[in-house]
Parts: sequence; structure tokens; C-alpha cells
Amino acid sequence: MRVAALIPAAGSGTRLGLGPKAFVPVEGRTLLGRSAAALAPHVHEVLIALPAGLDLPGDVPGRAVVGGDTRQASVLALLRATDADVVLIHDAARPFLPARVIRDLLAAVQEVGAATAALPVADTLVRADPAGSWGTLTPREGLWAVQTPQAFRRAALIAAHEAALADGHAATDDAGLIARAGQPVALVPGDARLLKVTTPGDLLIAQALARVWDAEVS
Ligand SMILES: Nc1ccn([C@@H]2O[C@H](COP(=O)(O)OP(=O)(O)OP(=O)(O)O)[C@@H](O)[C@H]2O)c(=O)n1
Ligand SMILES: C[C@](O)(CO)[C@H](O)COP(=O)(O)O
Repeated sequence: MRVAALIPAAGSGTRLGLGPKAFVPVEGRTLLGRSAAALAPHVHEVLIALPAGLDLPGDVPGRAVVGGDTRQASVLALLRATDADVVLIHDAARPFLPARVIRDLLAAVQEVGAATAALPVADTLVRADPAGSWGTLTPREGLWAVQTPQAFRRAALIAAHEAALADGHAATDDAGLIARAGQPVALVPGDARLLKVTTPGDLLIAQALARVWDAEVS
């Protein structure tokens, strides 16, 4: 079984405001470099979708393809660039990826066909009213916050992507496309350290976490 890691890294990082986010350094290493290095020992190849006109830094293991205008389009470009049997899709923006999560996902994809890292929601949830105030309380029981990596049989995921493209359906992640195609997706316990660096506040957390992370793995 050939496994590829596919890393969508072609976003513009609008909410962070520091240029293409994958190239933003955290304690001396880029978000992309950290994500790619975590995946490389577990897979046969690493493919990375980059913004047009940008090249991979020399210290990032992998092969680059040009990404698209959306995350979904970038993932489809990655899927079309590999013939691996199984793909692990992982956001460049989630730089702290424990090996335990990767191993659990690879086991789950063999059994179920698709799996995602996710964490049970711990906060109280409310849907705001039109004025932006407290609207409707949403029971959090049974709700999970979805992370990446997500693992799939490549043939099933590419079919789900192509169906979504044909229908003009926009999805926020790949597991959602598999579910839309009527197939099961296993929820594998993720990790609080797998946060997505989205805002300047997340970057501060990532900088503090990097010091602990780097001391543990070196
Ligand atoms: N056209 C796009 C948009 C996003 N991504 C990738 O998808 C992941 C999750 O996206 P997000 O965190 O939203 O990143 P950005 O799109 O860069 O952020 P923003 O929405 O703030 O611009 C990131 O690794 C990002 O690089 C991508 O490959 N191609
Ligand atoms: C794929 C993802 O990280 C799962 O939580 C998330 O949906 C990406 O969302 P974004 O809109 O690209 O920030």
C-alpha cells in the first residue's frame, strides 16, 4: 500500500496578515516545514500545494504543485498529482502533529476507508441571533471539532471531489465530501496541540508551544 501526504499550503493567510501563511516562521521553522517534517517519516511521498509563483524552501521535504483559489481546489490538484493508494491530507497551518495521530489514522483508514482527527467540543455552544447577541443554545453532546490530518483511499476521495466540482458544491474539508458521497468517516482522537494557526492570537500560542515541542522532540 503506497501512502502519500498531501499538504494544502496555497492559502494567502488573510486572517493572520503576514503573507502566505505556510511560509510564516515559528521559532525558526516555517509552518509548512514543521508539518511536512512530521509527515515525511510515515509516507512514501510528500506533495505540497503552493501559491503560484512560489517555490518550496530547500529544507522542506517534498514535491510542489500549484494550488488553486480555494483549499478544495488545492486538494484536488494534489490528488491529481499522485497515484498513491492512500492519502493523508494535512493543513500546512497545523504544525504540531503527533506521530500517534498519524499512526491511528493509518490504522483507521484500512478498516473504515476514511478517517479524520477530531476532538470532542469542550465549550458551551450558542448560535448568535441576527444582532450578534446570544441566540439559541446548541447542545454540545456528540459534537466534535474536526482537525487534520484526514486519511482516505485516494480513488474514493478523488471521485468525491470530482462530484463536488461538477455540482458546484463547496466544502470546508475532505471528510465532508466523503460523507456527502454516503461513505463512513471514522473519528480518530486528535490532539489539542494540532491547533490551526489562523489568527495573530493563534500564532502567539504556536510560538509558546514550539518551545516545548522542540525541546521534547530534539
Ligand atoms: N486556496 C487555498 C486556501 C487554503 N489552502 C490551505 O488550506 C489550509 C487551511 O486554510 P486556512 O487556514 O484557512 O489558510 P488560508 O486560506 O491561508 O487563511 P485565510 O483564510 O485567513 O486567508 C492552509 O494550510 C492553507 O494554506 C490552500 O492550500 N489553498
Ligand atoms: C480542514 C479544516 O482544517 C478542518 O477543521 C478546516 O475546515 C479548514 O478551514 P478553513 O476555512 O480553510 O480555515
